[in-house]
Amino acid sequence: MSPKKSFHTSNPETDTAIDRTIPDFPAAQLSDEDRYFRAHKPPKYLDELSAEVSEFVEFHLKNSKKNIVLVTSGGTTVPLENNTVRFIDNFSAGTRGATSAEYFLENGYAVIFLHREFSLLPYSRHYSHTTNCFLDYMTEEDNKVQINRDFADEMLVVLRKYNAAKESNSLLLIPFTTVNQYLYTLKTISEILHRVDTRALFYLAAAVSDFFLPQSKMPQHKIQSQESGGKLIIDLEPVPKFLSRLVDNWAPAAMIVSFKLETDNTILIKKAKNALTRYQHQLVIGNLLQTRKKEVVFVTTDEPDQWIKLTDEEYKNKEEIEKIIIPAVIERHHKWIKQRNENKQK
Ligand SMILES: CC(C)(COP(=O)(O)O)[C@@H](O)C(=O)NCCC(=O)N[C@@H](CSSC[C@H](N)C(=O)O)C(=O)O
Repeated sequence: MSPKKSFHTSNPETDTAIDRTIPDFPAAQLSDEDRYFRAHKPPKYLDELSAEVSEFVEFHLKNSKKNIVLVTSGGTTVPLENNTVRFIDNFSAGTRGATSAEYFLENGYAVIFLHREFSLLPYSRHYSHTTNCFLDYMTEEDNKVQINRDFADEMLVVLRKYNAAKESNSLLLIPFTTVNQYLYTLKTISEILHRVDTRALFYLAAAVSDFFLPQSKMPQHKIQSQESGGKLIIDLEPVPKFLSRLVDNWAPAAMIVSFKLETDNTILIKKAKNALTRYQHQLVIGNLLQTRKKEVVFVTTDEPDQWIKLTDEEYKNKEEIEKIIIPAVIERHHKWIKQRNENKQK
């Protein structure tokens, strides 16, 4: 497991003071993404993070030869003040990402887990934020703390999987909080994963902001309600669509899977197909907020839409749909690797 981080992402970087010398829209006709990165500073910890990811990738390139998957998980925030008191959040508990990471590990992948700081993590998710208070997992016997026997067997299974991931150095935890941190980190990790060529897989389950408040419009201090006559009118810009850069430039050899989240089932498939057409990546997994734990749909350009559903019985027995999703994604990744290697030999 990753060594203790010397940085946190949830504390606002107040010294990224607004750099008003950078014009809102520089003269050169840059792409939206280039313009974004020119107008927004990288997180201060990016070099340290880059070194950690490089070391992890080099380790697996030289030793395990494992395929490497970047799993993104949790929601990004959009701060409304530089000294952040208020922010807009995107819904995601992190269950999809954390659970998927476990099944990737069990299927022999090395996992870079890019997650919203303090959201659910692989393995510990079984015992954090749950309905049981953490202390319910313990009892006192002969003046000593013991594991509550009601949970011991299940906990042993999880602990063994956790230790296997740690001992094989197969899980790297990388946090984010804001959409700016996420975008810079995604770009950095993608460029490092270039080294793994087709054996890199991107599984983008994070709920990424679609709108943000540019640095050039961000107040330095907490917005004062009385100054605006009690109203708060926010003028947000669209977050540049990074998926296309990921596909075309950052990691062109990797297989890329994105998730499409909707709440209206009449538009889900259409929106998933639009994303595929727009970004030209390999798979969109569509899911509805209301039924995301019970069913998803695989949307590709070359096969009919494929629904994956838990039966009512499986759902009632708390079966995890990721147990079916991940092997199906891995099967497609293996095909992707095979096809690309055959193309290289032509
Ligand atoms: C977030 C959930 C629903 C999981 O929930 P938890 O288990 O509670 O964590 C996940 O399955 C999902 O749909 N994730 C993707 C959600 C999302 O925001 N997808 C974006 C596309 S990926 S964000 C990419 C960016 N906007 C761009 O277009 O470049 C969308 O639907 O539009």
